[in-house]
Amino acid sequence: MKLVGLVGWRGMVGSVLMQRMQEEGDFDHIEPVFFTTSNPGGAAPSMAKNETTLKSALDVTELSKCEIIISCQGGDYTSEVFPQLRAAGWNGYWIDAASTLRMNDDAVIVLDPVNRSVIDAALSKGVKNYIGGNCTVSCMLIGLGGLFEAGLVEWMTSMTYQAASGGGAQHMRELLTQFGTINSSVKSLLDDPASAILEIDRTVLATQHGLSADETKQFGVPLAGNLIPWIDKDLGNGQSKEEWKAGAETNKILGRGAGFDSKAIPVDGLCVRIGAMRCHSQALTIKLTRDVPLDEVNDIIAKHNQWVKVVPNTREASMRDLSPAAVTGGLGIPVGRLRKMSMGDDYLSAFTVGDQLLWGAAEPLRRMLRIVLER
Ligand SMILES: NC(=O)C1=CN([C@@H]2O[C@H](COP(=O)(O)OP(=O)(O)OC[C@H]3O[C@@H](n4cnc5c(N)ncnc54)[C@H](OP(=O)(O)O)[C@@H]3O)[C@@H](O)[C@H]2O)C=CC1
Ligand SMILES: N[C@@H](CC(=O)OP(=O)(O)O)C(=O)O
Repeated sequence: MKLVGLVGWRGMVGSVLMQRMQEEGDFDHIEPVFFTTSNPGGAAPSMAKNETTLKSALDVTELSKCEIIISCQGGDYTSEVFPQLRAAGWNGYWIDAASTLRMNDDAVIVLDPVNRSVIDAALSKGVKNYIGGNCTVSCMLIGLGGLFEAGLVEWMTSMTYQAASGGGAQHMRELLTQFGTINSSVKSLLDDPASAILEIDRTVLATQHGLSADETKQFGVPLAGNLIPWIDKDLGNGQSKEEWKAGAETNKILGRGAGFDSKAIPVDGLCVRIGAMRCHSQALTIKLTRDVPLDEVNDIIAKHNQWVKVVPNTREASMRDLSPAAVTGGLGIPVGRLRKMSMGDDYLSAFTVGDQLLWGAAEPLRRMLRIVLER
């Protein structure tokens, strides 16, 4: 059995990955070695087999013994350790959740239900670096892969509603703390059916403005009862890095180069953080390459893979099936609100939701592991 190093297994993405690997029996096919940056020598988790103590994730010699390494440890870790490993001559497979290596020429962004042919071609050429895509991009492509595959997307805008989990576990905790503080500030008013709504509203606003530095440490501003229309770095051209990833990563995943050549499909939009826990949603406007009847569009989307589910464009179905609360914890990617827009019959609207810790982070990694193991 192949020795597989697991780094970052106890973090948020790593924990979801471990859970999925257990559910799918992945540990039956590997000899796992668990690494840590904080607790070398400590006890490995229950999935360990022969190696039951944690190895140092900074120990290049120990890491080099693994034929495959999966890292969910973060971009700083990748930047520090990956070059050392390669410089030491390690030639194993590196599978990573962090964005650091995504756009490198010698790396493939993995999302096999969408780009298995790109992955297979890279494996045949000896490429050894396989990186999970941005969560919003991966969830969107599982949902709309059919339209891209059919060559129906001339361009697309993506307006996102991204959950707190995209920032990490501390961000999720902070969101709930903020909700709690706000609720406490109006509890007595809420308990009194005769209280004035405008007083409640004023108190909520004052509480949001008065949140302590501790309560806004992660987001910098209130997120509870609010939104933040900027995610990731400022690229200095009016675009956030998260928005740039939509075009760059979508095209790279589809094997259309880095997203800037003549084959690239323009994908752009605005990325917004909202107070959801772990599902990213997005409203899409798709300029079709030709006018395709809506029932055909529905069919093309639905048949692309086993996880996408077309939600009928009705009020009831949209409210029931097309929300973070409906989708969290599952691999299903619903796509709904499908209709031709008033701009013309070749303009399609869509809304999709995905668990950003599953298809957005952990799932493509464990599937890539299985692809490597099956070779
Ligand atoms: N958050 C997201 O939505 C997504 C994240 N990613 C990428 O995945 C990487 C990891 O993200 P994420 O999982 O959110 O990071 P976390 O902060 O949850 O975990 C990263 C590491 O922090 C250490 N750690 C310190 N304290 C704790 C604690 N109390 N509980 C658990 N771990 C702790 C662990 O390392 P150790 O065991 O060595 O101490 C852990 O592996 C990042 O590169 C990110 O870019 C990718 C897609 C989505
Ligand atoms: N940036 C995403 C989460 C993430 O980790 O993205 P990436 O893997 O592209 O760095 C968000 O905040 O919702």
